Amino acid sequence: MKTVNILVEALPFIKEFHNKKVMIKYGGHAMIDDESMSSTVRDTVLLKYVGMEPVVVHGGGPEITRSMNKLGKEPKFIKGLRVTDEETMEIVKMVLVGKINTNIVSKMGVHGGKGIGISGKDSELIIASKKDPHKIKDNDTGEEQIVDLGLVGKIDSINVELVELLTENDYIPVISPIGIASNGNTLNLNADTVSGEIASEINAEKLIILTDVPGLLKDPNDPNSLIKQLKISEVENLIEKGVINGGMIPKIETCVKAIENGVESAHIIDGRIKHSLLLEVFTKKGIGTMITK
Ligand SMILES: Nc1ncnc2c1ncn2[C@@H]1O[C@H](COP(=O)(O)OP(=O)(O)O)[C@@H](O)[C@H]1O
Ligand SMILES: CC(=O)N[C@@H](CCC(=O)OP(=O)(O)O)C(=O)O
Repeated sequence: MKTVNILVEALPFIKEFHNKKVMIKYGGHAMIDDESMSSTVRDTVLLKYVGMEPVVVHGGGPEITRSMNKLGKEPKFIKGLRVTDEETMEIVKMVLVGKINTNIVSKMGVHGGKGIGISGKDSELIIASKKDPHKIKDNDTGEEQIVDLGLVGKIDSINVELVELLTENDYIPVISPIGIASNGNTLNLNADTVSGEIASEINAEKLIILTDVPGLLKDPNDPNSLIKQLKISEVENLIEKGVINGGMIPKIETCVKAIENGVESAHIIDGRIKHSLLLEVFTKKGIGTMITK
């Protein structure tokens, strides 16, 4: 009986999202092991089979950090973005494009989905330019300093046609967050930012960010302090008060921008929970933090 109820509860959502694009950002912190990745990929394939058009942007920050450590390099982040020198860029490419992307695509095949792995460099999917050195304020001392993140890019344009060509032909694009500069160089991009920009350009209905916390927390150290719903007008105050920190900054900024650009809702959910993606899409209650206009 319970199973039947679940199916009945899902029906309105299956109807509502039929033929709609859903952007799934699969964060590195949500990739806890091979089995959980397989489960998330299977759920993504399921979304496709019930009529949605999923597009995946994956991260892999923790795996990049592990590879850097193995090679004796010290990772450094400023406001959630990795300082990237040439050697780090090589590691980023190897881990994201060579390892994580191919792994997700293989699993899609196993579960009957037509996954196709591309990076921002394929057919100029993501044209980017180097982020200029900029001023930041130290939260503790209040002092301003100029930082140069190295080979980190800001997005200039997205080749929407390529993504649409793939989704229209029933492929599930799996996108690595690197960009191509006008001189052909590779730039490191934050995966949250990439997912939001692409979601806006393809007019996605939803942006779902899978990470390793229950959602946006009032107190980052207390998993029970989940903020279930948030309007974009409330975000600035939370950033000023220091509630939103580190890796959560690019996530929230991404959600706000995507909604301002027409994405209906953005969700930050715990990708470590089995089937969190399905719970978000197919249940009334949803899961995690929902951000809307
Ligand atoms: N208010 C907050 N609520 C939840 N998480 C927060 C908050 N502020 C900072 N964080 C941090 O953001 C992290 C998620 O971002 P990140 O590490 O970049 O994950 P991912 O690899 O999934 O992109 C959490 O693990 C948490 O440490
Ligand atoms: C510029 C920048 O910080 N790029 C990220 C790209 C990967 C990423 O964003 O991975 P998650 O989604 O797992 O955090 C990095 O080097 O870690």
